[in-house]
Amino acid sequence: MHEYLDLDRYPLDQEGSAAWADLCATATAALAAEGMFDLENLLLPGVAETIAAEIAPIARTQSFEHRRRHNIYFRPSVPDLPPDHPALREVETIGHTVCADQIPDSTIMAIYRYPPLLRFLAATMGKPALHTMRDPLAKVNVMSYRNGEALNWHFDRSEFTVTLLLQAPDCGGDFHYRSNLRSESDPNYDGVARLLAGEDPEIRTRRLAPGTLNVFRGKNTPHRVSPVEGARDRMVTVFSYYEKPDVMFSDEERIGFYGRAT
Ligand SMILES: O=C(O)CCC(=O)C(=O)O
Ligand SMILES: [Fe+2]
Repeated sequence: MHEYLDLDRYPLDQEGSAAWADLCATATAALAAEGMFDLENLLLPGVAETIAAEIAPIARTQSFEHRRRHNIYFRPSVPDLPPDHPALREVETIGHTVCADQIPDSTIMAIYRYPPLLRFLAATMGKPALHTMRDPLAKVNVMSYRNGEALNWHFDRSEFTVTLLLQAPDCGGDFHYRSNLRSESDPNYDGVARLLAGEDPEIRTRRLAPGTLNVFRGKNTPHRVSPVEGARDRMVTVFSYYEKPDVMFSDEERIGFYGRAT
């Protein structure tokens, strides 16, 4: 992995060393304080560009165009809410997905499986271990957002999302999030409605550099990627890890996300 990852700056392969423990402690502290951490420029110079160039032809010609209207909860209804409640306002998401089975021998798949990365991520999340998925489509997705496309407001269904940005667009495609909007005990539907109406002044923006790994705790922190503007697509890899080994999606889930079961 030395040819792809900056293991001098991020000694993922030195588990047990003081440098590894420091890195882990810094990440854990950022997760607790901010709900996220970055490994900025984890990819060595030029590697994000090489991986993006490897995947771009597949993204251009064989990706699944995922276009859908959804609410922030990704659920058809919420038991506490009448269907016309403004917290259920629908938004539109459009993106293009390349699945793991379309890039089986790629560099990005090798990074996804790199055992020291899994052990490091598990440690930062306070979990005994993390496992790659068995699902041949879902384990790694490379999402491209073209001019005008966006990932709209949502709460994640998983506790953490792990992304690796491959290519930033010329304009737009920013990561917006709103901390402390809801908690396990307070769904704050009125606050959600204000956010969706564009009336929340506490939305924050992150602009990541390509080659940066980001771990985000998005279950209670609504977030979106704003519409991309210009000819350069935003390309981001989403790595799916689970505490249990061999997790698979159902056929229905695969059809819903990717338009195909196999
Ligand atoms: O594209 C990103 O930066 C965020 C991805 C995300 O929010 C998700 O996959 O749930
Ligand atoms: Fe998300």
